[in-house]
Amino acid sequence: MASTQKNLSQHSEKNIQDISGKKFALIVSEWNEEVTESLFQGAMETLLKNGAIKGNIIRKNVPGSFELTLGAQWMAQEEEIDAVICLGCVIQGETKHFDFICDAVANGITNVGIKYNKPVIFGVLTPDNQKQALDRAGGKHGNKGDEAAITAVKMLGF
Ligand SMILES: Nc1c(NC[C@H](O)[C@H](O)[C@H](O)CO)[nH]c(=O)[nH]c1=O
Ligand SMILES: CC(=O)[C@@H](O)COP(=O)(O)O
Repeated sequence: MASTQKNLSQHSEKNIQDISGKKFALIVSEWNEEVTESLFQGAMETLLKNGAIKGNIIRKNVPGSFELTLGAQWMAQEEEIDAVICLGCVIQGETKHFDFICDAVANGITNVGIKYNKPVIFGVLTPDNQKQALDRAGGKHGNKGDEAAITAVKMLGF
């Protein structure tokens, strides 16, 4: 197993600052909606638990994870947005399509963060199957939406 760590549920409280004035954009892929809605709920709960104001959290949907990059860019370019959290789930199929999407969205999201010099968080599951996805969207391995949200909070405390 590449890593025994499966989630950030035991994350340290370091770099957690007052985020009541911070504005977040949550970009949510509609593919595998059962999974991405759980990721969204996890991210929202974690942001609110750490002091974010509900009115400062904007949600935008995109058709699939491949579109997360452009959705992230459209929000990151807005000066008022302090951090962008991208949530998606790409499940391996029979072909290499999975690889192309995963590579594109990982690289794309990275580049948006660098271009606009603000946290743009990769909250995209890339499982082999639905079970692995559900295990990481509120199941036995935690919720990657939680992790993506706490990552954004910690980066704002950099
Ligand atoms: N198979 C999955 C997709 N496929 C759709 C792509 O993300 C994209 O919308 C399409 O190629 C058009 O550009 N998307 C996911 O998020 N998850 C999948 O499992
Ligand atoms: C990751 C995907 O786009 C997936 O739905 C494609 O499945 P397949 O590789 O079997 O066409």
